Amino acid sequence: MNRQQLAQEIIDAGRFLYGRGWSPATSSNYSTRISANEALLTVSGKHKGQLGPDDVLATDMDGNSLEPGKKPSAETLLHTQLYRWKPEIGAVLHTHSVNATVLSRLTLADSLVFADYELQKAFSGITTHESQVLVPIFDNDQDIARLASQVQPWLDEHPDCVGYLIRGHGLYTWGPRMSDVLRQVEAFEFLFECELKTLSITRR
Ligand SMILES: CSC[C@@H](O)[C@@H](O)C(=O)COP(=O)(O)O
Ligand SMILES: [Zn+2]
Repeated sequence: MNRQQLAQEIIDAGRFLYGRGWSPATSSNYSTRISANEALLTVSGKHKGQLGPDDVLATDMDGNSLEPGKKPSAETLLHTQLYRWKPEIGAVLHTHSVNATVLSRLTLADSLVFADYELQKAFSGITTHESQVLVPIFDNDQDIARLASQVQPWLDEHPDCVGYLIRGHGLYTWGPRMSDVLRQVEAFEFLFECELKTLSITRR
């Protein structure tokens, strides 16, 4: 895919995710891999439902902007660390839904486990509900390099990880193609809502 097509994937993802209420108020950032050494990311601070072709910029895999004059996403390093981690990752989405925010605040443990949900099969590599999807929750941090340094050991120890939460902040998930990652965001949102509904019933 050329840059224009990759940018269009990001624009379309933003319209969809904003429309579902998962990227409100300029929150979220999205990216696709351009090559082994470059990624295309959303610029910082734009309304994600109204992105245009100029609202993306190329970075190297250390998160350095290759397009002076454009402001890179504040969370660029969280994307590029994923591309460095696994060469098969082709797209990364970060969203800020109400359910991800509330569930990550309610969960005092440092991870969530999804088990026995049929929808777990929406995640890459999972073929049965008889599996466990382990989702770490990292404490939020405005120092993104420091946050990335918390994430990296987890990734190294959990090569099958399909996403993580940042407490009170949002979700990161990734996959080979943008369509895979959009499917995973939807699956996570479904599972977050199921967990919250279950909690609201069982806590009465
Ligand atoms: C609107 S607050 C959200 C931001 O602080 C941040 O978490 C975010 O997701 C978007 O940052 P951005 O720099 O636009 O990529
Ligand atoms: Zn964010």
